[in-house]
Amino acid sequence: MTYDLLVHNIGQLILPKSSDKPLKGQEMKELNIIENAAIGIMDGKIAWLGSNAEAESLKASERIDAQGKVVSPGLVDPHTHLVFGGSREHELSLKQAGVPYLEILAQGGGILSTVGSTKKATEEELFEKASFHLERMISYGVTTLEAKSGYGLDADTELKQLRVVQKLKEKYPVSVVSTFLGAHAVPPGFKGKEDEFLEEMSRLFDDIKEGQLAEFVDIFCETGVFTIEQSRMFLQQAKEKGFGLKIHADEIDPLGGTELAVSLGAASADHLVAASDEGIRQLSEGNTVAVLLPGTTFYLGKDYYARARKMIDEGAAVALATDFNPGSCVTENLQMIMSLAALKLKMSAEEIWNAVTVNAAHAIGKASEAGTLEKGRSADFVIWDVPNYKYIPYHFGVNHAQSVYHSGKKLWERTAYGEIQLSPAR
Ligand SMILES: N=CN[C@@H](CCC(=O)O)C(=O)O
Ligand SMILES: [Zn+2]
Repeated sequence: MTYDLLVHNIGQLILPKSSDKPLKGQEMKELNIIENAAIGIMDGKIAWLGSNAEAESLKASERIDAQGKVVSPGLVDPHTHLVFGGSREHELSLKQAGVPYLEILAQGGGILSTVGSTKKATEEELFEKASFHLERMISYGVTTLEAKSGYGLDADTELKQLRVVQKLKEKYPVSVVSTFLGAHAVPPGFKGKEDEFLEEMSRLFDDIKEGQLAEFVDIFCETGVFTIEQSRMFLQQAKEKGFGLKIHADEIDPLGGTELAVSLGAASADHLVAASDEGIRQLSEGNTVAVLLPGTTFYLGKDYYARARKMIDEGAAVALATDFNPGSCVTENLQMIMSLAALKLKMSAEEIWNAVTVNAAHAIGKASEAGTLEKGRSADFVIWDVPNYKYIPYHFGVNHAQSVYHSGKKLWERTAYGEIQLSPAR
C-alpha cells in the first residue's frame, strides 16, 4: 500500500487516550507518548501509527521529516465567542481604575457594548472579522473549536451570528461546533422582565434546530444576569428540544451553576472560578466537563483562579479553553492558556494536554472525531517546533506551531521567521 502522506522522525507523538467518557481525576494524569514514531495517512485519515524504524520500508506519495520534533492531535478550543462586531479597548482604563466586570455591564458597557457593535455590523462584515480570528486560532494549532452567538440578544442578530458560524463551517476545513447563547445578558428594554426575555429567546429554539444552526444552548448564570431558576428553566426547555447544554457558571459569584449543570447532564460547565466545594464534589459524580478559562481570570486582573487541583484530585474531568471574546479574554492563543494552566491552575503537562484534546472534545460532543490520533480517525495534527511535550506550557506567549493539518491537508505553516502561510480555504 502507498500512503498519501507519511510523517516520520517524530521525536514524541502525543496520543491522549480515547474513551466514550471524558478523562476524570487520576485518568487525566496519564498521557501516552510514543518516542521515535511515525504516522501514515490515507484519504485524510490516520491509516497507520508505528515506529520510525518500521516507517522506513513504507511507501508514501509524500514524506515529511518531523526532525525529531513533537506531533500532537490538533488542539480543541471548546469555548469561544468568535463572532462579534467592534472591540472594547476603551474598557481597559476602566478595568485599571478597578471598575468590576459586572459593574461595567450594569452601566450598559461590556457585553452590551459589543451587542451594539454586532447589531450594526452586516453579516458579511461579521464573517470577515470572524474569519480573521479563526485563521489566527488555526495558526496556534486549533483544528476543532466551539463558537457562540450571544452578542445579538434579539432574534435577528442572534440568527445573523449563527449563520456566520454556519458559513465558517462551510468555508474552513476545520471542525466548528455552534452554540446558541441568546441568554448572554439582559438587554436594556428587558430589565426586570428577564423571564419574558428568556421566553423570547426560547422561541428561537425550533428555527435554530430546523436550520441546524446550533448543536448547544448556553446561558450566563450570574448575579445581575440570569438566576439559577431562570437558567434551569431555559436549559430544561433546550434539552427537551434536543440541544446539548452548556452553562457559564459560578464565574464571579457561587450561585450553584456547577451543581445545576451536573443535575441537567450538561456537556460542560464553564468558568467555575467560584464553584463551591459541593459543586466540585458533584462534578466527580457526573460526566459534565469543567471547562476552565484561566485566560479570563488573568485578563480580568483577578488573583483567585478556578480550583483545578481540587477538581482533578476529587475526580472531575477538566478541559481548557481560550474563551476568546472582545471583553474578558482577548486572545486566540490556546498555547498561552496552556501556560496559564501550568502557572496559575497548577496543572501538570500531562493534565494540560488531556485538557486541550480529549476532554475539550468531550465538552463539545466531538470526542469520537477529535482529540486524539488513532487508526480511522481524521488526520488532524500539529507539528510543534519544540524538543518535548512539556516545553509548550513552559515557554509562554509565543506560537510553537510549525505546521497544522486537518484531514491530512496542511492548513497552515510557518515558512520563515515572521512569515506565515495559510492554505486557501476550501
Ligand atoms: N462571562 C460572560 N461572557 C463572556 C464574556 C463576554 C464579554 O465580556 O464580551 C465570558 O465567557 O467571559
Ligand atoms: Zn464565555
